[in-house]
Amino acid sequence: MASSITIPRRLPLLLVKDSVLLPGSSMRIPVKSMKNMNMVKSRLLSRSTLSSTIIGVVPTQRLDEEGEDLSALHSIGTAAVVVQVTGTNWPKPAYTLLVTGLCRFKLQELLQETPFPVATVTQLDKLPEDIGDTIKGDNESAELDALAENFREQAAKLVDMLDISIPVVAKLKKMLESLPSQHLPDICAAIVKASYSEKIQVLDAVDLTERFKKALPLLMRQIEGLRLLQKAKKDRFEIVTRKEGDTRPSKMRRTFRSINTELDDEDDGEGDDSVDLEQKIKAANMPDHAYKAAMKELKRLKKMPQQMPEHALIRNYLELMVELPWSKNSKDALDVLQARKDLDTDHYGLDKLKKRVIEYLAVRQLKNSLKGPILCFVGPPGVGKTSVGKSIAQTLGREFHRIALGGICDQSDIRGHRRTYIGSMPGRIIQGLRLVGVNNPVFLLDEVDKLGKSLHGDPAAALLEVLDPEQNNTFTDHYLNVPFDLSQVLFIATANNMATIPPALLDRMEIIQIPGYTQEEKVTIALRHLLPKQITENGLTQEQIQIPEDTLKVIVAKYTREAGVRTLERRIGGVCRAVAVRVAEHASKAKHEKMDVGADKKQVTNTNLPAALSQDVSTLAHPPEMPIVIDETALEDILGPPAYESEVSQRLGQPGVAVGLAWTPMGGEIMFVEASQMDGEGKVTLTGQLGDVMKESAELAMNWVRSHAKRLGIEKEKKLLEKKDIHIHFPAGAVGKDGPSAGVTIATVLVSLFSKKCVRSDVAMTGEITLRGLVLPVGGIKEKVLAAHRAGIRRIIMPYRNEKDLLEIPNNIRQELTVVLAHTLDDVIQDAFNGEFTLMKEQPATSKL
Ligand SMILES: Nc1ncnc2c1ncn2[C@@H]1O[C@H](COP(=O)(O)OP(=O)(O)OP(=O)(O)O)[C@@H](O)[C@H]1O
Repeated sequence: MASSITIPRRLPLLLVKDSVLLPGSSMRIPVKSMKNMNMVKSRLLSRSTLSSTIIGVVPTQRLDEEGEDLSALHSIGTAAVVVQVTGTNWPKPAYTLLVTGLCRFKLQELLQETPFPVATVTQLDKLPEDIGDTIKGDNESAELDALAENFREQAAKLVDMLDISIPVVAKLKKMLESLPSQHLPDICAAIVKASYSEKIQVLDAVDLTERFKKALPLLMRQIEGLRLLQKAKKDRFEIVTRKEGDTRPSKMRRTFRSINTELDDEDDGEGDDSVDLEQKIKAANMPDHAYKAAMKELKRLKKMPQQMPEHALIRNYLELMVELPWSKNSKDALDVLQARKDLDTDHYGLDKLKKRVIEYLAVRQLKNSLKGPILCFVGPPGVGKTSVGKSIAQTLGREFHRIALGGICDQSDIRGHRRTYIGSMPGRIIQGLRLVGVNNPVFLLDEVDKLGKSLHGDPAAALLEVLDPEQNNTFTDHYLNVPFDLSQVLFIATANNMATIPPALLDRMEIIQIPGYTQEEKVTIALRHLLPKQITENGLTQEQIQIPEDTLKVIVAKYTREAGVRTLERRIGGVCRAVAVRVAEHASKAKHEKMDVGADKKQVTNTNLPAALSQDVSTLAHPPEMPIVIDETALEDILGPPAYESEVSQRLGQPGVAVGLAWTPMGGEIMFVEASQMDGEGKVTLTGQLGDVMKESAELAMNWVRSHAKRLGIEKEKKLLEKKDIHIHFPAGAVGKDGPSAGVTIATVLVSLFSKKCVRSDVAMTGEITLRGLVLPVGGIKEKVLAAHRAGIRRIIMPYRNEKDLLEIPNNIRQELTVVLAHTLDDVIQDAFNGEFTLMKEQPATSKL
């Protein structure tokens, strides 16, 4: 059959299971299988040309999830135009296509099967636009004429039996009147109730006479069925009407729906889906309030046509409801003894933290509940806060889920969006619960100190309810809109800086500080945990690489300067990777040599090996049993020259420089404070991004030095002070600094500058000062002392009232340090300059720890 308008020769195929699209009719097809999904994504969503919307809809009786099985494809399909694609991308892509059949085609050859099938096809009948000039030709036969006439009469009869007040019926009536006869059988077969095989027969009937013959009985059967049903309904309807008064239109509408669901093609497939959902809701074991809410939504879903955007929203909502672990939990394996063992095996050191965690778990074990304060681990990066959280989950036998809060500045991230918003989703807590699938996981709220705030509300406020054990059993996510009990969830929070945790949140948590590791602790952690982990991660074995403790010490001292162990782990990883290259190279070399044996007796040379590990080359050439040992030279070859050398004594060898100790969220740090003077008008310039408090400390120090110039023996300089500009600089100029604890250091630097005396080369200091020269206590002593020790400083001047903080410092470090406890600036100056200022009144209290 030739036609002037044709469909493309090659069509992408959409496979539909157990239903048949007939030309001229429309149908909604949910896209479920992988191949159909691929077709939608690459043909329909990414292109917008008209031809890309023409697809081949082919019935099949077998369609698995992947849509892999193409053997059951029917040989005749329907070319169709995709009128609409509806759907959502969240939580997983789900689309529904509204397609309208154009004409039949015969499958000729499958050109490709993946990612979606494409076939060459032969068009079997004409497109609707082409019908006008062929209608006469088709009606030539008298038999066909009579058949068509009869069919049209019957179709009109069917429509007359339906309630014309229903828009779809009115539309159908109009359509039947104007429809060319050729299309009647297809359209009528599409709207009447018929089985898959009956519809397939109509599809297969390429000859028009044959098609009328196949479709007519279906039409007659529908009319007869409808007549009987209407009679039965009418009887009942009369009784009901007598009882309730006239409710005819709505009753009729429902009658019509129940009789001929096929007329309303929105219901296609929907019925099954909602039954499925209903079963899932019943099986989800929800509490009453949630069950009621879910059933209410399901009812709305059933009444709603699929093309409404709200349909997808309600579906997603219900899918979330059924997937939430309302009453599913994992069995707790709370055993304090075992927990202690597990924590010790996973992490070295961290005694204070482990002790508190064990106490916490012990109370939970005795009380058999997890209500209690939320633990919050505060410490610099890389000290194991997150990984301790994971260990706790493991030892409890619970699921672990990490919620990164860094940068969140919208409260809907925690509590979800109301469902009225387009693209609304539940908050991270509910999403996390859906993911873990149990209602008693361990949730690690990472970086609570980095929560932001914006116009969209304060996420910290939303977290308050989550973290309050008294309230969180009725936590209501805006999206979910029914309370969910979070009381079984074990929340652990982590933060780098306590100062930026919102106060209300801080109040609900118990803070456990992790100050950072000493050099020795780092070496042990490296030996026991990081090295074995990196060896395995890089595909090596203990027989192939050996990093002795001395080398680890060098890595710790010269290649890292951090409170945690993350950089240390990276450095060890770097060494392991370099060795992995050697081992892999050797393996392939050995393979090639084996192949070349006899052919070319080349000597194994090391010319193509980098200088790195060159002394190991002999070992590498024959390394089967010999591990590659990394010593300091090999280390330098791999990691390059040391990143940190002790520069303290070098930089302190001139007047106007002193070492201060600072606390940062990354741990303690040493800070070289420098001052210089030049001709001017007595102006003081401060650089290095200082905060207001620090600027005030500098002013205080300056004034103290001025007022004590005589006692310090720098009164000659006093005059100079008025004619000189002073510049004080704090290095790491790009990093903002604030706080009062640099007071003593600034005063010392100024005294050194004016007296032209050098500060002792082995001392670092911290302490706030008052105008009268008293030294006040400061925070972060442990971190500061550890940082000074890391930098090789063995003498520390600190406020007298901070003496108690020294108890937190590990014994071995205390023994290596001399700590000078200062009451006043006099004490500081006395010690910093090794007693060179004789006018001091009191002697400082010095303790050798
Ligand atoms: N005491 C320890 N014993 C063994 N391994 C440790 C120890 N401390 C840290 N680690 C290891 O260091 C790495 C970094 O730790 P983790 O990610 O838990 O740091 P964090 O404190 O959470 O850092 P951040 O604040 O940046 O999130 C992990 O591989 C962890 O196993």
